[in-house]
Amino acid sequence: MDPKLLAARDVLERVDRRLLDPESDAIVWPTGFALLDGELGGGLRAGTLTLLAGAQGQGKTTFAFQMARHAARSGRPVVLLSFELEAETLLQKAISAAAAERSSSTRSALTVQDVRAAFEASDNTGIGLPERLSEHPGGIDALTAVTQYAPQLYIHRSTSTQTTLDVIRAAVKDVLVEQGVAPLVLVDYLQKVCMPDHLSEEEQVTRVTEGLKDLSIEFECPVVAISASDRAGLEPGTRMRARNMRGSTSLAYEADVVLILSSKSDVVARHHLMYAANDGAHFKEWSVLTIEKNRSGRTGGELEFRKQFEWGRFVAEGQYVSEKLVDERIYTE
Ligand SMILES: Nc1ncnc2c1ncn2[C@@H]1O[C@H](COP(=O)(O)OP(=O)(O)OP(=O)(O)O)[C@@H](O)[C@H]1O
Repeated sequence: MDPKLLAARDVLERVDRRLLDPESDAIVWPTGFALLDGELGGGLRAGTLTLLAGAQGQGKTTFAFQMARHAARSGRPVVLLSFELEAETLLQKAISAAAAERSSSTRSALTVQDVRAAFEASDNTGIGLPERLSEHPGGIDALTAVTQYAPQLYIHRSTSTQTTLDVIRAAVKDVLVEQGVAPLVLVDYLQKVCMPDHLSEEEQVTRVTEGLKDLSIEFECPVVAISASDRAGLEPGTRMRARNMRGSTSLAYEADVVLILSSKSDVVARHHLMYAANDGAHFKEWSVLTIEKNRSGRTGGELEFRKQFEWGRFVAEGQYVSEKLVDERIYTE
């Protein structure tokens, strides 16, 4: 019989088995951003595709990697297909973020730049990483924290000339075999997945999106893919929407959840900028995460998180946006 053809009785038995055995496969992966988890009914769900979009430099990688670290810290395997950053660069961010999380004053926590300097030291003194990081307050604790969840975190250095959907599938399978449970899969980013050249960009993006959705169903895991914006979405003065994702209308159609990251100063309504002089600066420190699509809950939620990019993170405790946001054009002088 087709394994995808399920008797409802078997489904109910499976739910019961899962509830009785806490070690069994999870179906919801909390993101670690409590407000977002609330909106998503607990977090990222097995068998779903989430798209995380935003203009360049808005913090998509930072946000996705923070979700990855949270899952790994909770003991869940994660595989990050990284088309953009080297594994070492990501781990520099992880160590700095861990230092900021542990520090009562973020300003004194070691920055990504401090960690990079330790990773790349070329003084030939034979001093290892722990000793170098111990020169900074909290450096060793941060390294220890990352080392503790590191066994669950896999980074695949992906390239647009070689990393096809089959390669991604094989990587997910490798992690499943090694860890015994399916991982959270993060793709950074979708438009870079290698596809045959003869297809148009629209066809390529459609196939990748469908392939990633299939992957989430096949492995019963959540897949999160970062999506680049098209040129309109990149134009200054425009609030990016799901339709501005680059390549295909099928992107938003296939996805179960669509999240858009914007800088708050770019999307807040004009009157807030005009009448609250101090808030103008304050808005630059925050990113707005709009839930544009949500198959398992409310859509349209607007959350905001404080940026701490020097420490490779957002402050996980966010808040609901209280100001009015623009729909399309924003105030530009
Ligand atoms: N060490 C650092 N200190 C301060 N800011 C940094 C540092 N490294 C990166 N940034 C900034 O942090 C922001 C978020 O970077 P991130 O890679 O998460 O964004 P992104 O939306 O994924 O970008 P892209 O579209 O280029 O992939 C960027 O604007 C980047 O310039």
